[in-house]
Amino acid sequence: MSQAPVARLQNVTKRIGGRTIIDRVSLDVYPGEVFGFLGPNGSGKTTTIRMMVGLMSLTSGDISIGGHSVRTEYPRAAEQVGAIVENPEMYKFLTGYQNLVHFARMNSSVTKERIDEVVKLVGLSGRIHDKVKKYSLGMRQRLGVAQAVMHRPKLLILDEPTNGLDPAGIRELRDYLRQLAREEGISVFVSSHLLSEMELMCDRVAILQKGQIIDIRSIRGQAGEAVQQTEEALFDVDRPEAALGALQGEWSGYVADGRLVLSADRNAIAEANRRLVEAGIRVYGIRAKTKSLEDQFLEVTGSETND
Ligand SMILES: Nc1ncnc2c1ncn2[C@@H]1O[C@H](COP(=O)(O)OP(=O)(O)OP(=O)(O)O)[C@@H](O)[C@H]1O
Repeated sequence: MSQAPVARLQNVTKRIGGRTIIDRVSLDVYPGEVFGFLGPNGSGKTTTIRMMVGLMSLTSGDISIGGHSVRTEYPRAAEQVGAIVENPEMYKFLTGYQNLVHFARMNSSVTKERIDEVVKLVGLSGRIHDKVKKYSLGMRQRLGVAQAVMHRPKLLILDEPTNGLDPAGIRELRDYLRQLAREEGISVFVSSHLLSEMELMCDRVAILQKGQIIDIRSIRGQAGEAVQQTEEALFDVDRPEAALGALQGEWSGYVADGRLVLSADRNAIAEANRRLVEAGIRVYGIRAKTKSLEDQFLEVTGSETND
């Protein structure tokens, strides 16, 4: 991506009591993307987020937000961030709206019009005058996000926002985060230990294990479509052995249960199909077996947690 990153972590390291909790973590978050920070319990997600929002100092390395270092220009970096770390503090006996007005008093740039705008952005217009104690978890979450983006930050940081939400709630969260990205140009940095949730929400995901980034990958392409990570393709053909022979040398494959099995991504499947047809093989069907992010995650991390 050619745009300047909204957040840049460079060799971020945190040592506590002689133990390295975060070890040279580097990543960039770009404008408008939903970036997932995925790792098992105890891998260091919350510690990293605390450093990003200035709740904890760095041992070495640097974090810049909107081009400002949290080490040397903290107030300017902090202006660019909205965050929900731990549970959002809301007054349950007040309405959602009264809560927002209360928090807006702490920031002179937030007008009444802006409050109305953020309420609409998170889809709370119909219920904003209800007391918070009547809100579902998902609605409290929305109110927390509304509060966090009132001052128009460039980056919204959410620590485990999907905790307790059902799959429909997670999709809704994704939808309004996307809306925020589109309408306000906000980038979102979101942590989770659950892959299935990250797959629903994020454009890219960094995988953290024992304080180190072990992988960063795209889940969605630029147009928002899911990136296909095909592992294998099964070709139903009239002469599987001949088909394998026709592709020999360029694809790795084998014949099983009368079918030709190839290791291939989407483009390679299309190309292999063309070759087979050219070689006079009849292709009755092709089935692509995609590897889920979960399979990939377990491959790189194993299934154990870090604690
Ligand atoms: N202040 C501290 N002093 C000592 N160790 C700490 C401190 N804060 C965190 N740790 C340790 O650092 C590691 C990472 O903790 P952290 O809370 O960042 O992980 P996490 O990925 O957010 O996990 P979880 O999802 O369980 O919160 C853990 O082993 C934790 O025990």
